[in-house]
Amino acid sequence: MSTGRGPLRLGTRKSLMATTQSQGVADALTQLTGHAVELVGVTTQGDVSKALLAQIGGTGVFVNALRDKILSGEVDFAVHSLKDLPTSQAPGIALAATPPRDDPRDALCGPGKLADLPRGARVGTGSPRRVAQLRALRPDLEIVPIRGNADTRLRKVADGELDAVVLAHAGLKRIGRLADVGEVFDPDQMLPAPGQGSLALECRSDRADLRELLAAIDDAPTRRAVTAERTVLNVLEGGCSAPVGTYAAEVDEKLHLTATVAAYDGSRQIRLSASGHPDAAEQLGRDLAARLLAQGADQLMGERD
Ligand SMILES: NCc1[nH]cc(CCC(=O)O)c1CC(=O)O
Repeated sequence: MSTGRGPLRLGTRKSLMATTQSQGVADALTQLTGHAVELVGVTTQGDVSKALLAQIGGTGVFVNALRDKILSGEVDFAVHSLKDLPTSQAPGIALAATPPRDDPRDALCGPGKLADLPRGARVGTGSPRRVAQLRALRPDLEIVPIRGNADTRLRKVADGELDAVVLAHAGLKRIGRLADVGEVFDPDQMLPAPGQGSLALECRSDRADLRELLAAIDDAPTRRAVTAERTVLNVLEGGCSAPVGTYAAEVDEKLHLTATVAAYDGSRQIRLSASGHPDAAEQLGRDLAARLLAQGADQLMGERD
C-alpha cells in the first residue's frame, strides 16, 4: 500500500506516447489530490520482441503486462489508451477513472487534405475500421497495411514511401506531431474507434481507498460518452466481426451517439444515430447496436479495429 505513505507508483510503458500520457495524469492527480505520483517504467514482451508482438497480437500484450504488475502489487495503477482495452473487464482490475477526453478524431498525416491526394495515392493504415471508411470516401486510393508506432508510420510519409497515413489526433498531440496533420476528419467522414482519445486508469478492484483517490480525475461526461461507444462495440462483438466506428458526446444535456459498421472493401456502410438521457449511456449503446444488427451489421464481414 502506498496511499497515505510514499508516492503512488504509476506503471507505464516507456514509449514517448505512454510516458507523456502517464506524466500528464500523474501531474493532474498530484494537483487535484496533493499525492505524489512516481512513474515506474515497465518493459513488456511486446517492447522486447517485434516478432513476438506480431505473434501474440496487437496491444493486448501491453495491457496485460501492466495489469499483471497491478495485481502483483509492483505498481499501484496504470494509464491506458481506452481504445486499447478489451470491452470485458479483467478479473480483479477496476476501471477507476476516465480523465477528460482529448480530441477523439482521426487525422490524415501528409501534405494536404484527403481530397487533394492524387488518384491512386498510397495511404497507410493497419486499422480495418480506417481502411473501410477510407475506401468508402476514396475508392481509388491504394491502402497500404502498416504497423509500428506513430513515429515509424510518419517516417514512411517523410521518406516518400507513402503519400499519407491515418493516425489518432490524440496520439499525435501527445508525441508533439500535430504539425504533420494535413486534415482532421470530421466524424461525418470517419467515425473514430470506440473510446479513441480517452484514457483509462486501472487499479486493483479491492483497493477502495485508491479507487476513491483516482476518481478525483474522472470526468463524468467522458465516462458516459465512452460507455455508450464501448457498449456498441461490446454488443457487436457477439454478432459481427466487421469494423466498428462510434462517436458519442453530450450536447444540450442529451447524449448523442453515432455508430457505423462498414464492409472492409468500402462497398457498404451502415450508419445510425440515436440520442437519449446521459445517465442511460449503456442502454443507448445497446439499442443502437441492436438496430445495427437488425440492419445487417453481422453480414458485413471483416476484421475489427
Ligand atoms: N492502437 C494504437 C493506439 N492506441 C491509442 C492511440 C492514440 C491515442 C488514442 O486514440 O487515444 C493509438 C495510435 C493511433 O491509433 O493512431
